[in-house]
Amino acid sequence: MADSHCTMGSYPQTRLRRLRRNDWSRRLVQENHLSVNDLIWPLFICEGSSNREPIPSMPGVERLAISLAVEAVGEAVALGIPAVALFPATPAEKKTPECEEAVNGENLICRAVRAVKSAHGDRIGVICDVALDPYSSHGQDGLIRDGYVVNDETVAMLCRQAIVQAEAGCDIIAPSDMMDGRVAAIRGALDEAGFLDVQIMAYAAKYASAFYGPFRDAVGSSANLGSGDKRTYQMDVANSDEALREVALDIEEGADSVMVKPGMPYLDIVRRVKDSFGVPTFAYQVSGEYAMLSAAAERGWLDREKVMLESLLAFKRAGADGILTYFALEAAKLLH
Ligand SMILES: NCC(=O)CCC(=O)O
Ligand SMILES: [Mg+2]
Repeated sequence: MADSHCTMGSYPQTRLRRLRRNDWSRRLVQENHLSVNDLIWPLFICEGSSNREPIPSMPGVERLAISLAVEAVGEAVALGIPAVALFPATPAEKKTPECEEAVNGENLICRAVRAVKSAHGDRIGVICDVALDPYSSHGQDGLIRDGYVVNDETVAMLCRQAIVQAEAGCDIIAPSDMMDGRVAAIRGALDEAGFLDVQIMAYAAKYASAFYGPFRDAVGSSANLGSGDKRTYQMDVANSDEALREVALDIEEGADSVMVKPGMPYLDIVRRVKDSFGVPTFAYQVSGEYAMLSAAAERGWLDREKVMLESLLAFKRAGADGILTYFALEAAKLLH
């Protein structure tokens, strides 16, 4: 134990419960704080003029038609949430092996970004994923050649995808594909197209996790992926040093901020990343984490509000600067 801890003294002179006795004192010595400024709200977008589709594996979360998403983002603006992340549920007939829809400037996500930015302007930041899984008939994040998700050809496509999203008004491009070298390539493409101020938030340490299941239901990619997995590009859940190498490369390639994903089971990684690099570090409390807390709360086994706020504060304690969470709107209301 560090010397500074030893000089604290010992019982009976030292009684740590003294500081915990009253609410005012507990508040005074609280080391970490959760605020609305820490929250990023992921939203699912669907086609249609006024559709609102519940997602059974994510109770309380819905896919929203663009017009309703614009209204929902308005609620986030009013609560002071700094950013939203928009995810498209691409209609099945637009998914193809070569993912052409990803680079269509009139696709669902680009139309959604235009509508949200035109309604809310710079009062809120808009984040878009860059990866091909919402558009692929095989459910993989990249292009497949001879049964393998190829890197460099995929990266070229991701650059085009980033450009159409930036043209639509996206503020932060978030590559979630885990191809090697994509951050540098996308930064180069954005700069060349004049998008010098569009940020890159790299899904730097993204694990091949089983906690993404409900998200794949939400964007309709579970059926496409079938029994496939993403272990040739997403990280092995057993690894921790490798996460630091991934983050180091993404920072070197020009990422403005980095992300660890999933969240709660990976707080050790968040801590290591923050301590090692000191860059803006985000964590994604993913769909499976939302689902498990929500399901237990629905059964009355957990107190929804309490576990929500506790889990979010735990991200702050681990060193995260912010959290992508499906609880964002609810948590923001509680924090006000
Ligand atoms: N690229 C975004 C995701 O894959 C989200 C995963 C989840 O919420 O489970
Ligand atoms: Mg990488």
